[in-house]
Amino acid sequence: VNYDVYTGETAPKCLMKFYEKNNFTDNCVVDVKPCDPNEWRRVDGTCNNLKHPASGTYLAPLARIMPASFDGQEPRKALSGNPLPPERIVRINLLGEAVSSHPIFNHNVPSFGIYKFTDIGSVHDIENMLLTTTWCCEKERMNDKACTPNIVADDDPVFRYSGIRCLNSTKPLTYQDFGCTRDAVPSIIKKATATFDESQIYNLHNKGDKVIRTFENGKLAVEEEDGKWFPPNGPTAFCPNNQGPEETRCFENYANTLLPVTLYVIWFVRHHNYICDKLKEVNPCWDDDRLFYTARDINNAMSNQIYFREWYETLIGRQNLLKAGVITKDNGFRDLYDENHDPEMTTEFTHVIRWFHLMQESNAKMYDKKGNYLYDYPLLNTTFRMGFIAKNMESFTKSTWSPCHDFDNTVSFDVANRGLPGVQEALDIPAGDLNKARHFGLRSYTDYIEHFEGSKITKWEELEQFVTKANIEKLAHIFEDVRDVDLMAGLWVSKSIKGGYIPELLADILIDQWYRSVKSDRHWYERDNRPHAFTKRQLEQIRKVSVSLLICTVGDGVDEVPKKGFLRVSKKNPLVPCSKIQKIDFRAWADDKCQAKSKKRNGWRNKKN
Ligand code: HEM
Repeated sequence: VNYDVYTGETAPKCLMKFYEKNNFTDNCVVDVKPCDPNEWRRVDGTCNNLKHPASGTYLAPLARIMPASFDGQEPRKALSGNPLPPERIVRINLLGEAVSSHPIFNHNVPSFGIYKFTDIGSVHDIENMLLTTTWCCEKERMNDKACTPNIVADDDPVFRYSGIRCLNSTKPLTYQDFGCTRDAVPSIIKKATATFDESQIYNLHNKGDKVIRTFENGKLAVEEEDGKWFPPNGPTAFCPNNQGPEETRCFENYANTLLPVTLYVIWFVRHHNYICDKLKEVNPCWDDDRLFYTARDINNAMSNQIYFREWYETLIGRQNLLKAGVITKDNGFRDLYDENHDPEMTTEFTHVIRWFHLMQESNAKMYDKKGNYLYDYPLLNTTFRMGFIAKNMESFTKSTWSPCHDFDNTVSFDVANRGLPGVQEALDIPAGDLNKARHFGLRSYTDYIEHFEGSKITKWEELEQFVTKANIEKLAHIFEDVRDVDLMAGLWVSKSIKGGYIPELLADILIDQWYRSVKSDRHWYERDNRPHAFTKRQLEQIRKVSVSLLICTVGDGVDEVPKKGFLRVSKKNPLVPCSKIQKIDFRAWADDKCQAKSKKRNGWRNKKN
């Protein structure tokens, strides 16, 4: 049945004719094969909700926590009707540029954050800027309606000595641009499903899982290079920063973008195959399909367990999560599923993940195979350069244990000035974040404070509960009115939540998404009555999982890891041998029928002998 992706409703014949005539079908229509309530999760997200089989599918639109701040194609304006202050000026005034070391967290904190984003979001706007709409800093075309360049002032502290007066940026692509709706409120594109289903491993470009499977023993296709396993190369993969004849690695069906995403993609692909081996050991009679789907389910559950239990807890604090109901002390099944709640991801959640640009340090600390420190490598130079990453897996793996950037009113120099080296001369990533939000129609910081915290703020001094006096002064220096402050600008200068390490409002938005996901995903891994649900014993194994376990299992040259994998190495958090890290006992997946079969087979063999 053909469904309209934008509305989630069946597409009537006249609409199909319109889409076909205008060549909009690929983006605006999904053909849903009949749903079977007992089937495994589908990679394209269809049939998750049985009442609305197309809701939450690949390319289904994002939800909003709060209605958009405008109803036209314009960026948000100040209350006075004036344009808001230029994005780079806001960034420069609020965030200094510095090297800084987080006192507790290591690189895996921002890295795992962006890895999880690639499951539920997409980087089509960056692709658009680099490959299609490439002219936004050309003088004659800056005002083109597809462009929103970030203007650099003549007295810019960094670029004043250069000819750079413009940083590239394109207007976010919308469903209106794709022809899927005529709604007045621009709705931004999302090329992913609306659930945490590990799309970045199993269905990145919505080509289906056939292109990544070997159809043998449940495994994903991999290739060997220098004794290490990687996702396969392919003719359409794009790695413009690979250099020389040696750097050849570039993945056909996976993201070729940032170092942190690449590391986790390689690890989770390898981990899928590791799970297949373990399952095959306990269940020799399982066929390829059974192994594939079970391994995918475990890999996905493991990733969500690390995200919502370990990562959320590291950032937000255990007590806060217990209070919010995200975790419970008993660690058992959770079933908040509501079939009336369609799968949804919010615009706000996908946006505030960008806050972690603040924690992205510009250098990777490189180590030799024995763990001796060698030198600092400019981390952003690895972007779109999978060949170089593949050649240095041991070093980059260990580099994740060094401190990430602190949340301290600064941002690392490269993130602020050369965000995409090799493909853009200059780029201020956090300024770009503000720019995009104004075009997404996200409301102001104070609107979200009122929504989540119940405090109506109309005067600067009323912000003191959330922002220090010194930072309020900085905001008041740039914005006309406290109600004009961008959501992200407010988050940059907010105080941290008591008992945690990120702003309370950021925690609110992360927790809000957790609730929406758990309520709306029929295949949520903690449910005991989803199709192919884990048994109690199996869920107990998933609960043992940690980021350190993942790296021990599939990391290159790793025989010890930080005890807590998101924290920097310290006396309290020493490196420990992998043998000390809790492991999954795959015997929990032993299938009685299979055991009986193999016993029978062995018995038969014994008799014959
Ligand atoms: C290796 C370091 C990184 C680089 C070079 C990088 C670069 C970029 C760039 C250039 C953009 C587009 C900015 C714009 O809209 O103008 C972007 C967007 C984004 N980044 Fe990063 N980033 C990095 C790390 C991270 C981290 C650690 C996170 C989160 C944990 C993150 C989350 C995001 C998100 C959610 C977007 C929005 C994507 C979209 O909707 O188009 N990034 N990043």
